[in-house]
Amino acid sequence: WWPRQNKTNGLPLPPGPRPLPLLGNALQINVTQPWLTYAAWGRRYGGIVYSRLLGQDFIIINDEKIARALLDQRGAIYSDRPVIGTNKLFGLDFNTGLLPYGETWRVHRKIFNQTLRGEAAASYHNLYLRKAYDFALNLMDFPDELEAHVQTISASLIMAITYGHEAQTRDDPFVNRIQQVVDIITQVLTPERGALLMAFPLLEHLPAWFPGAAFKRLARPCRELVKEIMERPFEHVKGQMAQGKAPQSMVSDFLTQLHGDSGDAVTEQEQVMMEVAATVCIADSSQTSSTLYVFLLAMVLYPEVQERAHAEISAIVGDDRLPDFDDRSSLPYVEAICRETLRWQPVVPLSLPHATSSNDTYEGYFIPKGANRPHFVLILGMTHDETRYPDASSFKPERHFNPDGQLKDEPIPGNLGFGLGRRICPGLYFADRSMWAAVVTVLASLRLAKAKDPDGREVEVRPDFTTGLAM
Ligand code: HEM
Repeated sequence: WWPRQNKTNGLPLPPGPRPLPLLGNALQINVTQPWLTYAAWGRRYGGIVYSRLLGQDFIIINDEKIARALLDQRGAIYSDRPVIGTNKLFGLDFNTGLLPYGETWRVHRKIFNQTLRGEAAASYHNLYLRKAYDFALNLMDFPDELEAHVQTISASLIMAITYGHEAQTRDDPFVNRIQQVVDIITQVLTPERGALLMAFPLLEHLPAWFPGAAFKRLARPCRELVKEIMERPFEHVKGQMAQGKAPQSMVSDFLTQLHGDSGDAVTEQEQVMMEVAATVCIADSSQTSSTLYVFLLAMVLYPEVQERAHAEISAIVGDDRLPDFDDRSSLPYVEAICRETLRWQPVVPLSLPHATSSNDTYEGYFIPKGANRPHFVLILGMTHDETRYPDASSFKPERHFNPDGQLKDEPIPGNLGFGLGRRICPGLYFADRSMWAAVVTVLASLRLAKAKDPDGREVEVRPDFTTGLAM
């Protein structure tokens, strides 16, 4: 159907929708929720789909088996990222998630491993709980400011862990700055704009007044904010260390290890740590807060789930104290709620785009090499696979139990919500624990319900999702 075999070693490309000249499949894509189009293509064309967008090749993987075969087992080929000019323009090219597969990325991941691996993430248990209590109190005292509370819990937690900074429980200036960057990223760096820029790199160089280039107005403020987020807290920790009063944090631990060394190597390592720390702040505040929104939405839409969780917590913990991590293994239904939250509405539904470092063949299909040939792993397609998750669009924590009533043995690193392969989310242990603390504390202390209008009638909640941090 698509006469490109001369460029594909005589092999067919994976099946997919018929493209129009020049535009490719651009007009067929739901631009506000592209994952819905990709999921529909998956149902029609199968687990691996080929499409073209403005002259760029896109491969969409909808099937877990294929995703594991390519990303897990052929990680050396499938772990690159597409190069998009806006990353540099907006000062975000340092970000671990956007780095090409290579030495700098490896150094970043090594620091992530040292500072946020399983045991390190576990050492912050008291902090997760303390922030979760603040969150529940904020929700109770100021229920109308939900958005601010969700942003505050994730940003203040990560600030404490990264820099030892105790953010104010409301309206912290630093947390606000991170949020401003995330707002710009979600507004500007969408997958569709990425495709447009890969197709027409010239757009990057046009003045901001040019039609289609207005997004560039946000580039300078974004660069300035990112520089501030990167440098100010880092320098602050160094200053505290010089005075001998720095609290324990990722950055102070790292700098302590460098103590005694000097010269260019140290400057270089400090720069890398500065970049990793800023990545952590930006990555965490968007993904963890979005996951918490999904949880809160599910609890409002499914009050019976909330009731069952209340009953489980009351039976195990009683009503005189709040749950802590020692209770975790005795609260399987709460655990199932966390898993179902990640499955029901994965907050990175397209994962982050991967790119291939060399040509490949899969089941007789040709997979082209190249940084401008992104492939999306459609997490939503995999977590909504009806053969594995019947009635996938409903929130049902029970699906995570075996018929004998035992919670299924599904370790967190295998949770599709965190991606797979070599670029799997390095914050997953931290995210898992901080999310559990917030979920269990809210369930133990609050009852979430729909708002009421002045006549006492419930206000209907209509779930609506927007595109966000994907490229
Ligand atoms: C519930 C919260 C979170 C979810 C659902 C989530 C999900 C994801 C997903 C799906 C990816 C893409 C994986 C891929 O490319 O295949 C990713 C990448 C990443 N995440 Fe997370 N994440 C969460 C929290 C965090 C936190 C707390 C941090 C930092 C502390 C973090 C840091 C990163 C980084 C740095 C990457 C890029 C990795 C790379 O390119 O090598 N994430 N995350």
